[in-house]
Amino acid sequence: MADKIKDAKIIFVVGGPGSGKGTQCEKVVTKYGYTHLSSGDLLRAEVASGSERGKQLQAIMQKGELVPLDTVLDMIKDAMIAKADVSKGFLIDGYPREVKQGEEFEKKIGKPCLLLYIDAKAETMVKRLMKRGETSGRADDNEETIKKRLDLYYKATEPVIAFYESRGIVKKIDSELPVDEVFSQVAKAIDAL
Ligand SMILES: Nc1ccn([C@@H]2O[C@H](COP(=O)(O)OP(=O)(O)OP(=O)(O)O)[C@@H](O)[C@H]2O)c(=O)n1
Ligand SMILES: Nc1nc2c(ncn2[C@@H]2O[C@H](COP(=O)(O)OP(=O)(O)O)[C@@H](O)[C@H]2O)c(=O)[nH]1
Ligand SMILES: [Mg+2]
Repeated sequence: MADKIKDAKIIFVVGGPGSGKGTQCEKVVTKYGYTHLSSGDLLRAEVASGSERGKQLQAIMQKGELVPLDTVLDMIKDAMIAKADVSKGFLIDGYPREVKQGEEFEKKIGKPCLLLYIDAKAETMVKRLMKRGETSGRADDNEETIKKRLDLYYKATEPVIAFYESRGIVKKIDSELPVDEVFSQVAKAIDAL
């Protein structure tokens, strides 16, 4: 099953909540025609469906915790298979959240050729999320949950970056700059593939 996707490029997009992952991914879609899969969006779609599983997910996300690894991985895999015939590359946004997630992804799907590390200061991320919270309607864009998401990011997700650094595929992107300047760094990394 996974061999259908084996020729497409896989890019992990990792960064803290509100760092600008989604914003940059949209721009990559426009310029390069890659398929954007946000693990958070996939989970929110399941919540919106009102299914029993969605209800369980909602409770976890509201607390800013991680949903079980297999749940997210299965969703990503299904979405990748659905696009396999038409996609030349995949942006996996917001995944892996912890080293174990990365290892399982590689076992079940394939290896990433690049990890875009979208880096912004904690203070910047909080500011952006509070602003986004005014209009996003996201249950987790509130002060209390933002704090938990940040803590978990530093504890569980930052080690992911070190893990892939040892493989030499990490490109650190300074996301404190205006969106277009952030994107020129992203484009340079993709052009170099
Ligand atoms: N691989 C993932 C991705 C998401 N989540 C859950 O979904 C929530 C929202 O994920 P996401 O949209 O990726 O959130 P952030 O990166 O925190 O924020 P953003 O959308 O701003 O990227 C997370 O807090 C977490 O509860 C998860 O458990 N595992
Ligand atoms: N100033 C500035 N704001 C940004 C930038 N990237 C994203 N934002 C804003 O920050 C918020 C979070 O961005 P989003 O792409 O949803 O981040 P994600 O949580 O990493 O997916 C949004 O409201 C964006 O408009 C950037 O490079 N510069
Ligand atoms: Mg996002």
